[in-house]
Amino acid sequence: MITVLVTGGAGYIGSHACKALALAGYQPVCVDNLSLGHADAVKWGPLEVGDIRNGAFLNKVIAKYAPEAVMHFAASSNVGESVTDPAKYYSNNVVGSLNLLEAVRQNGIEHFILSSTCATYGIPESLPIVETSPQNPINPYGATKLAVEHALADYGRAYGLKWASMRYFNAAGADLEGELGERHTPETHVIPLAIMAAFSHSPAFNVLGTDYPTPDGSAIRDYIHVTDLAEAHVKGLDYLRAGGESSAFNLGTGIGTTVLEVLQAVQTCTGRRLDIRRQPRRAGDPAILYAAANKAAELLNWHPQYREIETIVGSAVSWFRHNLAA
Ligand SMILES: NC(=O)c1ccc[n+]([C@@H]2O[C@H](COP(=O)([O-])OP(=O)(O)OC[C@H]3O[C@@H](n4cnc5c(N)ncnc54)[C@H](O)[C@@H]3O)[C@@H](O)[C@H]2O)c1
Ligand SMILES: O=c1ccn([C@@H]2O[C@H](COP(=O)(O)OP(=O)(O)O[C@H]3O[C@H](CO)[C@@H](O)[C@H](O)[C@H]3O)[C@@H](O)[C@H]2O)c(=O)[nH]1
Repeated sequence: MITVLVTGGAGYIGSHACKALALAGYQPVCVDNLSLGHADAVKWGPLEVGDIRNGAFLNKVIAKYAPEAVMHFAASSNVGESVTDPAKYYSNNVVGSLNLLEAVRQNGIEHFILSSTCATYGIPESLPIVETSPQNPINPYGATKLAVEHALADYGRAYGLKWASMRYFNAAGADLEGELGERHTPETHVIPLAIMAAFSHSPAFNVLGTDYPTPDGSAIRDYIHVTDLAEAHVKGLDYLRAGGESSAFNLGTGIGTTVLEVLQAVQTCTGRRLDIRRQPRRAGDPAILYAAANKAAELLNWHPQYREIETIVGSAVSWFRHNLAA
């Protein structure tokens, strides 16, 4: 069985990737410092608790399990926090990733899949966003992810590492079989926040910006189901192992959904009404982001299955009802 080292495997997307890897016949081994993740989300292989900035720890884990590939999810990923505390982001995302890359190089691991983000593009010049669009991040989080993309490409050129940078749009939803879901503390993402509001006694929800140049004035995002994201990682690994060329891939549905449409889906799926409050824009939020994901379709044969916003929100509501509702 081929072993894959999954950093951040106790987190939201990493835990779903471990399930997808196991279903595809790979053996995931998680490395996580549990700063944000949950040990009980690690269900498909061993968990080694430690920090990716600790080289000796990484070397020990690699010697123990001899992974052929790394999927690197461990990071700090709160855009707002990256603006107020960039040091944390440069340390965790840049120093941590460089440390991991060095362990990968020294131990001769062949394949590397990176969690990157559409935040590396900044404000897009044109839509949909293609992989060759200019990358001009507008916050430290996006800047740190772009720095790691560059390091990865340089390691590929110089040392022969095969890599894929997966640029996610908005990860959302939960495992359709109810085994995993989103548990961020604090939560900042629109879908889980709206679900929590819907189930609370005072269901107020702030829409951050209602004067954007969109059909209903709220911002547009491309929500991609976390199980589809997980599947893309397995397909990316299969592609690299089959000799595919290292590259970056947008992972989105290509469908733009406004915040108000998300809230409508939350009301439909929960059967509860939200008290929707119109608020000013959040600093640093682009108006409209959605992907052209043709490249992943063509090269990875990746076709997201859970494309409808009601399906995505419905899976998150189901997870909430069974696991988080008081
Ligand atoms: N959630 C999204 O919409 C989204 C979008 C684009 C990109 N991403 C990227 O996807 C990845 C996973 O995101 P997520 O939403 O699952 O986040 P998450 O916080 O749920 O998971 C990250 C995991 O990494 C662990 N971790 C963090 N720093 C670590 C370190 N130094 N050493 C070891 N473990 C560490 C945390 O404990 C956590 O379990 C991140 O790299 C993020 O930047 C997420
Ligand atoms: O209480 C809230 C929270 C969010 N929003 C809006 O909802 C949209 C989506 O916001 P959020 O769920 O916070 O996601 P993003 O800010 O788009 O960022 C996510 O998606 C990015 C890629 O688009 C990733 O890089 C980030 O890691 C990930 O947090 C934005 O227009 C927000 O202004 C609200 O209106 N009210």
